[in-house]
Amino acid sequence: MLAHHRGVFAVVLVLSLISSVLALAQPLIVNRMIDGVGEIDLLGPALILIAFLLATAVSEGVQIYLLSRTAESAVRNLRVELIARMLRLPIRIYDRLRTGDLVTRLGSDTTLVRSAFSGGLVDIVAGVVTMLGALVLMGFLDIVMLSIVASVILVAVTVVMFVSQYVQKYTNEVQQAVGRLGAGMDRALVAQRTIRANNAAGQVEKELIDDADTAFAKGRQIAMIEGLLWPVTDIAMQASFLLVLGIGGLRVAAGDISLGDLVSFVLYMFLLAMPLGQIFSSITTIRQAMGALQRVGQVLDQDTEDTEGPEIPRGSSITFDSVSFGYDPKQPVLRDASFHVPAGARVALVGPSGSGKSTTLALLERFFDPDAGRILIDGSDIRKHSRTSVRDLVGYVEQEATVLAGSVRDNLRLARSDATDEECWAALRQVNLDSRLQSLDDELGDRGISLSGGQRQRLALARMLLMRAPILLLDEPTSAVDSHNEQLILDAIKASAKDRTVIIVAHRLSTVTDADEIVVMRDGVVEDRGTHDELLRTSPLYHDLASRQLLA
Ligand SMILES: Nc1ncnc2c1ncn2[C@@H]1O[C@H](COP(=O)(O)OP(=O)(O)OP(=O)(O)O)[C@@H](O)[C@H]1O
Repeated sequence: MLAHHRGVFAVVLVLSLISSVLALAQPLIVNRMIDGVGEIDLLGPALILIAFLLATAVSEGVQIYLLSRTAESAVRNLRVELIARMLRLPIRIYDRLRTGDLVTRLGSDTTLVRSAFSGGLVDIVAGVVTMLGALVLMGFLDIVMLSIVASVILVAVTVVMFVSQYVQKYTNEVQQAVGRLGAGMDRALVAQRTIRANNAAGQVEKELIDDADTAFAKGRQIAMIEGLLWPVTDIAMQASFLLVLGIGGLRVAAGDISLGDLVSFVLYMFLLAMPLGQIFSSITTIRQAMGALQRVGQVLDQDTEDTEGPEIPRGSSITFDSVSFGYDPKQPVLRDASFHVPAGARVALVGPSGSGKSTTLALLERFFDPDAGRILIDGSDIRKHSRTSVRDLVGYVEQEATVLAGSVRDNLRLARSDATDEECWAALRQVNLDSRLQSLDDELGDRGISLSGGQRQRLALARMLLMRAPILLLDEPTSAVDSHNEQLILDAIKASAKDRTVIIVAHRLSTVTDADEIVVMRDGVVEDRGTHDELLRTSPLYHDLASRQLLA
């Protein structure tokens, strides 16, 4: 995480050596001044002392700036890595992970990591050389007093390290609860209308408050540990000073050491105590950061979706060759499915709900790969080619037409970032949405909330038309539109399908009676294939579906 900043660390190390030497020299100058009162001219040493004092302060300021800046940039890089990772996980993982929790890891967890830098690590790095130097010089001045100080500090450090490991554990638990809270709130905000309509705000609120309370309970335990650590470090510091002053006073009286030595020793203790006190008080922040870092690490450890592989040759005929697939391999959703769609054909997938139609489209997008069998585009196995290149060939409108917050233009340009305004308007015209919109800058609000369901569907279609992909996959593209717009959309699809291969999933059979071929699915199996008229004669399932819709 910090490996890229070796240059800065080298500069800081040099500065910290300089400031440490200057700081450590100060007690020696004081020592010389005290023991030399009446014997030497004090002005020279006093001026040197002031110069050293100023130089130390400036050098420390520069170190803190450099280290804090490095910390900020390290945390930024951590966030950049998280963003890249979160946007490229295999689709399967998004089905399992909760989005709100991911957002918490990016926001709240990385902020905790950042606070560890500003609240401790910087001072520790800057102070460590001074601490070591102070210890060595204290040893030279009086080994007996150093042993006493070192013993007290050792006991305090042991206690602090032992207790603080719980801070890390509890912080991880707090952040897990905060993650659950984020995920729950995210889910609740998306479903506000459903929650209101069911008068379920109280019930959802209770679940969210439970998570807030879990975070509170663990946070209270962290507060107790912080409360416990404070007296431990305080007593250790006070006791060291009192012991040094008491025993040091006796040793001065006995003539074992000079008064100057005792004053220097006490000054070195200050140099030791400042960074040490900082470490003690920031140890909880650092442990908290380590707890949060574990959660960030869990995301960074995930493998991203593999986008490597040779480009698939451009083509548009599609073959499903004995494809079997299950989201859970023990429960197959597609079983030995085979069908062929010639280039330029318009084929419909029909069948009862849950029969695997949307899954068939998802496999063509390589959101998932088959457990057995092959999917071929113009004879090339899509699994052997990069996902990016396969997706370039395929335009896809999902069942839940997705509209992102932002302008109409932003939404359309997801398909092709270089699409001109004229091209955007042409696509909107094709789906009869041009009269509804004033400008491509119209803002659509979160999840396209300012559009009706049918308008969202038409916008998603316009986006797909812009893409110029040779294969179009449409998952119930007219499920949310009125019959007037349904006809317009079907015409638009037909017009754009002239030189493209189209697979269209449809519940309303009237929209696909003129398809080149209709594939009838049941329980993941391709049960029948043929034109509308053929199937009415040969397929009992299709006949049944059609007669329910008054088509037979
Ligand atoms: N992401 C997923 N994770 C686990 N199971 C899934 C997932 N998506 C779909 N399924 C299951 O796979 C089966 C087939 O679903 P699919 O969405 O392909 O059916 P469908 O024919 O498109 O249904 P519908 O007509 O209702 O849209 C269903 O039993 C469904 O519960």
